[in-house]
Amino acid sequence: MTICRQGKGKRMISFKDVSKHYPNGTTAVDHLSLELPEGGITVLVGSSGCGKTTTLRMVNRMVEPSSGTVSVDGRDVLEADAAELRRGIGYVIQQAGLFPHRTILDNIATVPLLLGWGRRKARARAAELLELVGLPADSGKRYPHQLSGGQQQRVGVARALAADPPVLLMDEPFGAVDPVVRTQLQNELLRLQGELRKTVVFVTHDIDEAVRLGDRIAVFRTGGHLVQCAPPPNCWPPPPTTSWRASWAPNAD
Ligand SMILES: Nc1ncnc2c1ncn2[C@@H]1O[C@H](COP(=O)(O)OP(=O)(O)OP(=O)(O)O)[C@@H](O)[C@H]1O
Repeated sequence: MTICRQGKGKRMISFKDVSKHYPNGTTAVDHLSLELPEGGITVLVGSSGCGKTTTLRMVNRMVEPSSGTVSVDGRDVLEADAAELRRGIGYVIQQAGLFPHRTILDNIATVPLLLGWGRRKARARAAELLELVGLPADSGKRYPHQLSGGQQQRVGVARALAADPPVLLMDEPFGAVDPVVRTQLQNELLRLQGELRKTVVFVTHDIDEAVRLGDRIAVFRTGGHLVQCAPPPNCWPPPPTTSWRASWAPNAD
């Protein structure tokens, strides 16, 4: 079992000997112990089906562990009220997952409205977020289909940040856009993170994206095994022979 403790800060998210077995017999995550400090970007990387999404979703209890303990800010997620837990956790997915019949401003305001902020305050916050993620103010009146894929992803990030959650979960958020837009979105995320210092867990298949964004990189392999968790190498892009790049390779299983 690989145990990972990185960084000196407070442990915002902790996995203690966590396994997830699905009813069909699949072991998606196997005895995972991983501690993620506050205010950093941890990237979960690995080939398809190695348990990254399952790991991510155990943080906000969209998936419950079969054994072991997942804690956020020192509290076992299974003991928390699920709705309350999720209020403190932003969630961004591939293709943004925006509500098609709501304007961009209303999409971003979703969580503040659920929290009972009132329409005026929620919309003011949404307008602020629109600017923060680099979208023009007039895009707030449009509908998702009237924006490009990259713009929709920015809206997805803005929506996840709207209630100022300390934790942000990002599941392949830039996987569906072209490489140029992807680079722009990565830059935006790094800029935002410089300002906001959220605790970010970011899932990707793309090792170069992991190196670019991660303060630490957790490499998984099939069967939900954590192979390694470490800061990225100083050089970027890394030479193809670096050990963790080799351990990510699908044929390393
Ligand atoms: N609800 C489910 N029921 C049964 N098996 C599941 C379920 N969800 C995921 N799995 C299986 O668990 C394993 C891990 O899946 P998971 O989605 O966590 O992997 P992943 O690394 O995020 O994959 P990808 O990169 O392709 O999204 C896979 O074998 C998958 O088929």
